Amino acid sequence: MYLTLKGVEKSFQHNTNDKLKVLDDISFDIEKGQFVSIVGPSGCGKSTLLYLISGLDKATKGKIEVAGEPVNNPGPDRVVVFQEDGLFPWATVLDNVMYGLLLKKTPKKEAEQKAKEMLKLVHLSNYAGAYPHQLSGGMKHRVSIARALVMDPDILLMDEPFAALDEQTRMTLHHELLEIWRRTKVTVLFVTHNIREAVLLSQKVIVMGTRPGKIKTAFTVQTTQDGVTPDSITLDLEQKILAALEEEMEKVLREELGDDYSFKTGSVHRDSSGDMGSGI
Ligand SMILES: Nc1ncnc2c1ncn2[C@@H]1O[C@H](COP(=O)(O)OP(=O)(O)OP(=O)(O)O)[C@@H](O)[C@H]1O
Repeated sequence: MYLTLKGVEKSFQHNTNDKLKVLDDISFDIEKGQFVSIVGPSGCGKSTLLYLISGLDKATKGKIEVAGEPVNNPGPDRVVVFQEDGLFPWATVLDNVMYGLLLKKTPKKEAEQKAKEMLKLVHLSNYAGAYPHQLSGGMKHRVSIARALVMDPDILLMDEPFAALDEQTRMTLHHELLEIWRRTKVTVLFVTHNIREAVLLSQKVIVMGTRPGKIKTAFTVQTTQDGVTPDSITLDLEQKILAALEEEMEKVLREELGDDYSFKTGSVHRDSSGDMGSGI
């Protein structure tokens, strides 16, 4: 196994005496080159989990290992792509993509060449000299994906990267991300609220339960030999994931709405894009 989590727990100190346990006993394995999505109710600790794997924060208990080595710090082998594109508005697309390489003291010529290759991969070669404000939302996200990939990471950690985009742009980026994943063989851990997105992109979908976040269940996405998932399998899996999440969403609603709670089991619906639970 490539990425391994064993009994990971995370608590945050809220007040002097108050501790908030956000993640509890999280254990899973991901194979090298796998594309795995994580879905779960709002606040169950999905982003926190990505932070721990990236090394930007430390687990309170448990172990995180990449290729048998414990994760203690951030490293260029694990790069995070956030929902906000996070580009520097004052720098061109090319300079944005080169930035991490220059920080790593890569010679400028080499950094420029690598950045240009990445821009080609995300079909933005013609925009190398443009500034972020001259790009559409989808283009900015492609730049941020290029900026992550140029570091040649082994693991790409994506935290709801397409949540703020319109449906059409999101679909285009799904297609591009899958193409990039197939070409680069990078291991992807993808957090989303969108069940359909999770099923369409991933080989495995991990469902988390509400706070403190635990692994509730996991589903393998079956594909045919040519890598396509038939619609019948997709729909069936979406229903199963939704059913697994219903109970968790009910808990969140009960907690947050208190007396106003009027949830009826089975009444949770996805919107037309398969998005569910993001408002909770
Ligand atoms: N640095 C921090 N200090 C204190 N509490 C934190 C910190 N980071 C996260 N939390 C708390 O941990 C819980 C989980 O947050 P997290 O962002 O990981 O959830 P999430 O599942 O990604 O949520 P969403 O789906 O809404 O993005 C929240 O209650 C949040 O307030």
